[in-house]
Amino acid sequence: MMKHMLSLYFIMGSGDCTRDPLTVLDEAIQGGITMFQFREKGKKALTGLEKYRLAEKLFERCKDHNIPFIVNDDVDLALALQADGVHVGQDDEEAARVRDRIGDKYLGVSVHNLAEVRQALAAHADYVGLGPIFPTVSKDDAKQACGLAMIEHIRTYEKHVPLVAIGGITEQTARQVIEAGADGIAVISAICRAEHICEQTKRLYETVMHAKRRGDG
Ligand SMILES: Cc1ncc(COP(=O)(O)OP(=O)(O)O)c(N)n1
Ligand SMILES: Cc1nc(C(=O)O)sc1CCOP(=O)(O)O
Ligand SMILES: [Mg+2]
Repeated sequence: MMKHMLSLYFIMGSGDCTRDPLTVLDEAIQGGITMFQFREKGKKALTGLEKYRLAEKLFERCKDHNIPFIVNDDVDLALALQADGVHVGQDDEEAARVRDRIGDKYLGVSVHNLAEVRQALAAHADYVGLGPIFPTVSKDDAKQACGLAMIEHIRTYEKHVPLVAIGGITEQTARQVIEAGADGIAVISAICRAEHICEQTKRLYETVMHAKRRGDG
């Protein structure tokens, strides 16, 4: 996997948006997101055909702009849409089984420690999502925040694993997250709750790219 794709990974479902999800995605794309995950969760989450139809529309937008489109949890939906990949957590369908089902599509796995990173790599994950780095308002069942030190710890022992950090990351903390060793940031609220989504996304993108360039030197 190209680590650049993880630079600014936008995650969203209808419940995260105060405006039309398609408009939100369009503005985020204009702002420079590098990857998108459709995560339709929560009390008012769409299901069945409604969920499929929304995913289909969001996927079209991503295709038009060459943004990889990843489906959260729902492997059947990813296969039905022929999406670019799937993201699963520790309590979802087992990563090795998902890999068998999706072939060479992207497989992302949520991790919280080094042991889980190694398990994910053994299951042939393309990248890991480590979090929550900071407390988050976007996931009811999130674990305790692990802090920047966990990124550094994992990077010390797994130098090459494509790693995106998630959980409570903002424009103010993005730089530290990259400096700690993440290849990118995955965010919901930093984009969905912004007043001006395109401008905010641009600032996040610039912050991440600036920190990455400094790290290359
Ligand atoms: C990039 C990324 N990292 C972590 C997660 C969290 O996945 P999971 O633990 O399965 O929780 P849900 O998102 O399914 O509630 C993620 N979605 N994306
Ligand atoms: C979807 C998700 N997964 C997490 C994990 O720790 O695995 S935290 C999280 C929510 C991220 O949203 P925000 O950017 O608003 O904090
Ligand atoms: Mg999950």
